[in-house]
Amino acid sequence: MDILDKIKAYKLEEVAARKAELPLSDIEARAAQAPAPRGFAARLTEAAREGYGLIAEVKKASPSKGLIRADFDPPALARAYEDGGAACLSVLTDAPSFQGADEYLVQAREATSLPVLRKDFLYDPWQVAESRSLGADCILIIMASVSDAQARELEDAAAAWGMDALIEVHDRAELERAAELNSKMIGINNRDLRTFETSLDVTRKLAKHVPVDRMIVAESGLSTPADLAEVARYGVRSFLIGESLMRQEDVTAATRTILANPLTAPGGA
Ligand SMILES: O=C(O)c1ccccc1NCC(=O)[C@H](O)[C@H](O)COP(=O)(O)O
Repeated sequence: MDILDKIKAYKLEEVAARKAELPLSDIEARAAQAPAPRGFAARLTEAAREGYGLIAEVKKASPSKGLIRADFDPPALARAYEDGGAACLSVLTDAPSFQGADEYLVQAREATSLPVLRKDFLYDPWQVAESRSLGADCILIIMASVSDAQARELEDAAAAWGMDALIEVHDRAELERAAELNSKMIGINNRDLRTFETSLDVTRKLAKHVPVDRMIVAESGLSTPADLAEVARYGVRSFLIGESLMRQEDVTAATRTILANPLTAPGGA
């Protein structure tokens, strides 16, 4: 059993327990009271047109790296990212593998004006309503971990709540499945979530096969302006970065540095 299977197994148990506590109608009532979605895809597209669109991740720990940042203050980190020029935030809410928490998303969003992606492992429309109840503006759908029917159900639920969905792929087969969905944002994860092997070659190989009406987000393993310039050469203008920024003492300065001097490319996003 690899890490993705393990996460899926405990996540399904976690969701079942949460649903028993709070049935769908109750979580939907909470979601209906949440502050309006901030337009995640629109904000990212606009930033990518002007330079690079950065989704900056609030990430304390990970299965591949263990503890990444001991001094972990989600609202302060969110503000630092906003001051540094990030277009959007990603906040890990999974506790067992990432030391995340739902409250971190709420706190990070309240501390900034940025749209927020809930970075978690979603299988059930109940979790989409839960994400909205926390204030999330976007959800993640990992094609390696869901069926086509589940992916469709999750993106439909997100759309019904006025949220966007980032569809994550790691190989050609997943990309072909993602292309059948409606969501406009395709995340190419450079990390193989089953082996942790990470290479920008994944984006190089897949980017050219992404339908032209989709926006590509390169995810994972990006740590220098040169990495962004390399990926920009494959036609990518938007990036999801966690670890390399989380390891910096001055997160605002590091964010500014990585976004400085974007490779100019015709066509924007
Ligand atoms: O980061 C991990 O080790 C990981 C392991 C298993 C499933 C998901 C995992 N990460 C989620 C992500 O996709 C990354 O947090 C995100 O792309 C940022 O990556 P990085 O900049 O390399 O922290």
